[in-house]
Amino acid sequence: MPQTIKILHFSPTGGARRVALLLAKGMAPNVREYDLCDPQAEPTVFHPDDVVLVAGPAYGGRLPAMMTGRLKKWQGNGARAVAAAVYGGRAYEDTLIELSDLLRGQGFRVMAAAALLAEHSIVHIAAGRPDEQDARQLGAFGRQIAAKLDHGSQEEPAVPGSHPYKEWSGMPAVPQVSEACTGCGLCAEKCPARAIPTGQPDTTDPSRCILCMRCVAICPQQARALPAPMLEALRGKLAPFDAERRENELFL
Ligand SMILES: Cc1cc2nc3c(=O)[nH]c(=O)nc-3n(C[C@H](O)[C@H](O)[C@H](O)COP(=O)(O)O)c2cc1C
Repeated sequence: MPQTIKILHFSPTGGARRVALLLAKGMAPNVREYDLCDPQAEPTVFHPDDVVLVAGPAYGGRLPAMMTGRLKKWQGNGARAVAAAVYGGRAYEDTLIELSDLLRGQGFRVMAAAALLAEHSIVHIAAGRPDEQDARQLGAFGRQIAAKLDHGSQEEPAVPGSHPYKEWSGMPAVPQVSEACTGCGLCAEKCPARAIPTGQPDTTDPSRCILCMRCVAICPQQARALPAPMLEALRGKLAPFDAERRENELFL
């Protein structure tokens, strides 16, 4: 194994990044991160000796279209990849197969794949995930992946999912802004979609917003939130998925 795992993530509220770091910890002593949420990130051509962990969230059982679009500018160039789909306790459906297919299309060799849990960034089911139990399990997954790579295996794992992928066209809403907004502009600066105008941070451009929840999560005044009726309806719909603990899965 190399001394460094390269992690390429799209992680608006940090869940996918957290689980990727836990997985990488079992694989190598050092990590180097590349941030697909940053619209300015310079796409890289990886080296055939690189091991790249690519992590992104499930949005409606698919990879976020913004992540797909950005990832298509990066080149695997024969590097070995680990695909990680991170989901909030409902289901990951076609997220992992879509990510694996995409990575192959970009010239990576997908040597391992994982479907991993993180707190749901909208309704907060799977609350507190990844927790200590996840941390131990992800460390063990990382060591299993490293052992496979050390053995020089070229076998690529089969991953769950279907072709054609399920349809998902997003949710028809944007966060609302309350009077608590001080206009500090942090949300505008950090929005991965550039959907919040710098001069008018109390607004959101619905044609750009992907409802990634970053602005809601980072607002120092908690001034941003989804419309209450939508949130209530989603909470009701997703509550049954919180009834039992879902487990992380590794495909080697
Ligand atoms: C727009 C949107 C759609 C989502 N769809 C799903 C889903 O289909 N299944 C699921 O289990 N979690 C879903 N989630 C939860 C995220 O996959 C989960 O919280 C993930 O950890 C978010 O990644 P991040 O914290 O790196 O932003 C969704 C979250 C958002 C914002």
